[in-house]
Amino acid sequence: MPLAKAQALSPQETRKRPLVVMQSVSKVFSSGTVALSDMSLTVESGEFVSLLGPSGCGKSTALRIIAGLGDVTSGAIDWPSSRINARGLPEGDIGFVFQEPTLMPWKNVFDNVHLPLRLRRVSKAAAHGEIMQALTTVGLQDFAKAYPRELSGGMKMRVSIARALVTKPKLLLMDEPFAALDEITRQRLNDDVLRLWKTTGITVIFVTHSVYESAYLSNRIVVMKARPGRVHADVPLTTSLERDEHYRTSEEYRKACETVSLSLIGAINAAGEH
Ligand SMILES: Nc1ncnc2c1ncn2[C@@H]1O[C@H](COP(=O)(O)OP(=O)(O)OP(=O)(O)O)[C@@H](O)[C@H]1O
Repeated sequence: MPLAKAQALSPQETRKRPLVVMQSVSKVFSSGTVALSDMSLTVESGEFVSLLGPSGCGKSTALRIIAGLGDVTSGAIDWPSSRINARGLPEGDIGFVFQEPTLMPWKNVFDNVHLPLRLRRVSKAAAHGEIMQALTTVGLQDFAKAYPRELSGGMKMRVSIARALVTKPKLLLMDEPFAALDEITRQRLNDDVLRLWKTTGITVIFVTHSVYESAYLSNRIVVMKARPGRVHADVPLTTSLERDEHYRTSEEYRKACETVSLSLIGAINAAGEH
């Protein structure tokens, strides 16, 4: 399958360039809830970063702010290596996958994936190649004409991922995308996302509650603590092993899970401390 130009660099080639920088970001909602306090985070091109933390620690808020779906109360988001559009966002550079697939039930798979391009006034005919490429990436090239009601939960989530990829973003933001799926489907989709990351060089920021999922997927885990939300620990996870079913049962993975688990316990115990 030919790779899109924006996605053609390998993770090694694209690493070590800051893609997005959160500078001392705080977010206070109108209710008075301090969702984030002084959160700083630099994500480099080609990284797979998980945001892990207890419920309410501000993971989704951080992700939405990076996506431009919410503003900051103080601090800033910088995109050092991207051209910025009038909305302060990198031009065409962000794909977002929500916890729910959020597909339009009255549209088939092809039309659902077309949506982001339709919003940019690209016709179906002109978008055909990109749409089929995105569907091929998630293994759904034979389901273009199917309707959401005909798909399993895992397939619907794949459509949602294809829709996020169709604009060929450099950055993929995923907000607990597999939390509602059964364990086997979740593991398969974890492997799909890893393959996508390895073959395209895309940068991924992945929100999860799961120690096991974050330790399997990420090359770096940012553990957050709550009340107010901020970074508790930044845990690099390097391994020479291929992340596959053998890795899941390896001593190295067990140790990674232990390290991350201990950090998460530390974050939970430290909630409320400044
Ligand atoms: N739109 C909103 N208005 C007011 N408060 C909000 C809003 N969105 C989130 N919050 C609050 O901000 C805090 C952080 O919420 P957020 O959803 O970012 O946390 P989270 O770590 O993603 O939680 P979870 O893991 O449960 O999804 C919580 O206290 C939440 O109640």
